[in-house]
Amino acid sequence: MDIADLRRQLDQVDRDLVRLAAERQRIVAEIGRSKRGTGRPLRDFKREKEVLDNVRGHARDAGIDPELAAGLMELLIAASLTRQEQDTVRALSQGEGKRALVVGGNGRMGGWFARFLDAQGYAVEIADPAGAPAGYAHRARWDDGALDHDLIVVATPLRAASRILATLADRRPPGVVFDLGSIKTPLRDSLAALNAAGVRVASVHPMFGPSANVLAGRHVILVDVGNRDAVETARGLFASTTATTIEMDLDEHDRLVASVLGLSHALNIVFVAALAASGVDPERLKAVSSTTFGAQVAIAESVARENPHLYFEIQSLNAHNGPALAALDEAMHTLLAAVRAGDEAGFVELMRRGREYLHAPPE
Ligand SMILES: O=C(O)C(=O)C[C@]1(C(=O)O)C=C[C@@H](O)C=C1
Repeated sequence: MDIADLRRQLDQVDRDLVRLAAERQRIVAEIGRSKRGTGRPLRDFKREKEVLDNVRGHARDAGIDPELAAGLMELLIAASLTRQEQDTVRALSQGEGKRALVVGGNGRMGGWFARFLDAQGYAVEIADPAGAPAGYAHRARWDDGALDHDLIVVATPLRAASRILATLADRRPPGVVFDLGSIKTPLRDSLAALNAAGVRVASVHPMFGPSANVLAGRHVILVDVGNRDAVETARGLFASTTATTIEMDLDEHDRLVASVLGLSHALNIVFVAALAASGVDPERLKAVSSTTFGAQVAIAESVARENPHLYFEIQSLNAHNGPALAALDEAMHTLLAAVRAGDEAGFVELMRRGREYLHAPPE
């Protein structure tokens, strides 16, 4: 058989694989419907493990790498969760008959939230001087018109959010108000003013970017600023998804975010800056990429593509970020000093402390 025949055979196998994936998705959608009917949670970790163990076994029987089969299956399970979650958000129609205003809804995260609310049945209006995607009601100025929506989401950069929340405290809208800020301390006074004015206000931080289409494994932080009803309304928006909501106070939010966002962004920004300073052609580096380098560059690339103004806010407006960056600087100095002095014991100690902190057993 020549290569053209073999490729034809392969094309047929690929068609079959896609047909089977579609068949799997159809069944998964049925399972999602059944879970909605009985109120069972969509995600079932025990079942996922069983599915992965099963296919590893089938792969061994068939003489192929069990991890190839498990990897394929992980992709298919992620697709199942996306399908079931999107169907459930639509089917529950929690926003049916309700109206939402998304201030900054033409931005990336504002746009994500507008689509998310739209999928729940909310009639979404976008307030954004830069316009709005087709299909949404739109106003250029957020305060130009009535503010009688059931929900007002403020999804603008932090300085603007602080001003808007403060002005909303004067306007006293009847609906629930929350921001989506990555840092909360700069919003503290405006949020307190809203609460004092009797507005149902909370603060929300989705710990994912606008490209997220499935919320499995993702976290949403809820901050109570004095109004339980608003916190529960915000939590309810995610009830039909597989996201996990976590509640904390405003200070703990910013303290944790200094590590989760501040430190990890800083490290990646510094990593690519050091690579750029080396002058070595990045394609040349990728050609000899190791496992660690490949994974690190993939993360650094996604950080490098982000909005630098938002990332500056995350670094500069969080009071807890200074100590986090100082600790990074100190760790870098310890490493540099150990390497320069040929101090193997100091270097080993630095790594040992890290391993202990992460509870990671040695290789
Ligand atoms: O078996 C289920 O409960 C499913 O929803 C299907 C499935 C899968 O794709 O295999 C998807 C999500 C669950 O977390 C577990 C398994």
